[in-house]
Amino acid sequence: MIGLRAVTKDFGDFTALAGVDLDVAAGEFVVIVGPSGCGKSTLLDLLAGLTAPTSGQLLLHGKPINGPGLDRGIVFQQYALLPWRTALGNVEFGLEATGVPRRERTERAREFLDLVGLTGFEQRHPHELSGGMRQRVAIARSLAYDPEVLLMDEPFAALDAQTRESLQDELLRIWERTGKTIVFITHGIDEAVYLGQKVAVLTSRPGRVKRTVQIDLGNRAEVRDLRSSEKFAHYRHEIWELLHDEVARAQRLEVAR
Ligand SMILES: Nc1ncnc2c1ncn2[C@@H]1O[C@H](COP(=O)(O)OP(=O)(O)OP(=O)(O)O)[C@@H](O)[C@H]1O
Repeated sequence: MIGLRAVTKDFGDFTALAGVDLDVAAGEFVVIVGPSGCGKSTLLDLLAGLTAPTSGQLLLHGKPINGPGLDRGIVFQQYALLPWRTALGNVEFGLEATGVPRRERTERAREFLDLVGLTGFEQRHPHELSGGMRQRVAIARSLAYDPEVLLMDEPFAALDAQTRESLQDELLRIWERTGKTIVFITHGIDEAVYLGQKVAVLTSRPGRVKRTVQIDLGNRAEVRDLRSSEKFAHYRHEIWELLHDEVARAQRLEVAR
């Protein structure tokens, strides 16, 4: 469904990404993990069509991505909510953009808020909601556009650990229910292993895919504390090893810069 072919992105004489290759299948949950500054956000901006690659190709259903589109919804780290609108109003905003008739909007928006567990909070404004709730609204609004792909740029990074874990579970549930394709960016190894069917580990300076790791944690419903399982520890270690040298290298380069 999505194909990145030798994608390179320069900013002046600085090469942020150099020859990134990645495939994402329809309905797949792919996590991109990498050290700080390796080009994760740059990659997401390219997928969103907010910027163009210097060379290489980004394909969606075999056609080049050449601008933003409603087929790709984005959820950023900072909740890009409209502060003057209620939770319901923010989700309705997404429905307005796709031309859902006014009569249907409220009911549909309620359904999306229900999907992210926010029934009862429809009339609250963003400042009356916790960080986790705001991010739930942001997810509901992205889903309201009915995108094929959800692009998520460290959406849970600003949340406390417990809220983050419960939102990770919510997201997996939403993914299972909606069948969306998800490209999720994080610098957290645990988050990558917990969420991803496939984890792409990026190198730093320039960013490229060092390895993709297929994750199979078995049947989630059967394991009570998945993060403590042997399989989880195995994948965690594998990705830690891949990242470890990269983080050290990135820090050396940071100092030298
Ligand atoms: N518009 C720009 N102009 C110049 N350099 C840029 C620009 N955008 C990003 N960069 C540089 O490209 C590199 C990759 O940045 P990017 O934000 O994609 O990294 P990241 O992996 O998302 O980092 P973090 O995890 O810290 O958010 C960085 O070194 C950054 O300084």
